[in-house]
Amino acid sequence: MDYFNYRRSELFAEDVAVQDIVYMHGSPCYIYSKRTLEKHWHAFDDAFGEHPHLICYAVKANSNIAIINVLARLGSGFDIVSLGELERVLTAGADPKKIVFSGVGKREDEILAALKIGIRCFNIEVSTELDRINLLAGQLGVIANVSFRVNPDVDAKTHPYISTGLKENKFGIDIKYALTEYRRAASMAHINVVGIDCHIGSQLTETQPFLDALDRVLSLAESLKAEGIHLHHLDLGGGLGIRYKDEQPTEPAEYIQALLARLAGSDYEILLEPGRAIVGNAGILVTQVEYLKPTESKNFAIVDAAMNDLIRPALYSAWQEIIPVNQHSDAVEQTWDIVGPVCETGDFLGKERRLKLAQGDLLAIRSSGAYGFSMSSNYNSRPRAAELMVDGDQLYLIREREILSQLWNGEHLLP
Ligand SMILES: Cc1ncc(COP(=O)(O)O)c(C=O)c1O
Ligand SMILES: N[C@@H](CCCC[NH3+])C(=O)O
Repeated sequence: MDYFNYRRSELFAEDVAVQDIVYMHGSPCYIYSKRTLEKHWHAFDDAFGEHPHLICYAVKANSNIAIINVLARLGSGFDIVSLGELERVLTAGADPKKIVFSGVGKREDEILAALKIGIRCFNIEVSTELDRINLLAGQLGVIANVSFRVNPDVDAKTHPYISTGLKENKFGIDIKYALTEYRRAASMAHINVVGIDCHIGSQLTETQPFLDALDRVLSLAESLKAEGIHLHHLDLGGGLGIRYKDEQPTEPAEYIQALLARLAGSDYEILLEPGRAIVGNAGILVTQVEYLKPTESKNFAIVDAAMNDLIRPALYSAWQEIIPVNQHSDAVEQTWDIVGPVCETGDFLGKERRLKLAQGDLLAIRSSGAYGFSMSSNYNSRPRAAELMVDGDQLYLIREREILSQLWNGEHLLP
């Protein structure tokens, strides 16, 4: 459920007509609904009731500071994976005590910055990262809170490129060796062991893989307890899927009820790192049809957005719904491939869509709030799109469209 709906035959973002937004700010543009964002965050937070928990929004899904700020005001925590994301969340008003730092390859400067600001916890993914954090914390004279991201070897049953919890994936520490790592950590002078973390993949539509991972994490936590290593939290990562087409993902409330039932009375604080489930359906990408190009084998609608704006279809063959902004077109319904102007055969946003199209029409690509703008690029020297947020009948420009000179900003000619 989101707040992008038709009124008569015109698409609205909350109470603002999408076409009016394009008249003011041009195409292509990303439009987000603040109400949807807040609703999705609350769906996670409210479901925990009195159980101690912290929702740490995964910033990589959409890292615009206005989005982060809306969530920070609700009391959200944040899951970050780089110095850039750390600076973003701090700029947007996040509480350092609610920041967890994941990532397979944290550099020294990144660790130092996070230690200086006093983040809540590092999710360690490599054995030698523990030694690096201990050393750097020692240099600064601070204690680092850590948890290990364990790889529970659970099949998330999702796209192989976004499955992360199998033995052959690069993420986390093999759960077999976790006990040894925890013992090592517990003996270090500048380390405070606070939790366990796992994240098995993205766009999961079933609860069972999460529960399998929880079982393994819980059993590890209990083994640690028996050795006198008491953990404060279990971080179960993100990964809950959304409906793009006909998937029927578990709702956050149902998922969290299942987790709480499995935890049966244990008082570990639960951390979750949802990204897509909070922001995915809170955003659309709007694009204009530049040309219609019927050919002998296919009908192409060439639009002004491309794989550099939204790479998911090209990268994962992801399917995202494409709908007209105005349902007025008198055109005949036909089957179209919606493609961008980039010089790649893989540059498509949707294939074989039944639409009534005319040149100049506006189209909205739904479910674009997550891994849309945050994965965009300047490929083919295309300035990145504007981003806007609607709150009721108010419209805010939250990122200006890039201007051409930004494309070569920082580049230098030879003398
Ligand atoms: C460590 C970690 N946490 C959280 C997320 C967020 O995942 P999702 O957007 O599927 O909720 C990811 C991305 O998959 C991740 O790598
Ligand atoms: N970028 C991916 C998800 C990857 C999640 C990052 N750990 C997507 O668009 O579905």
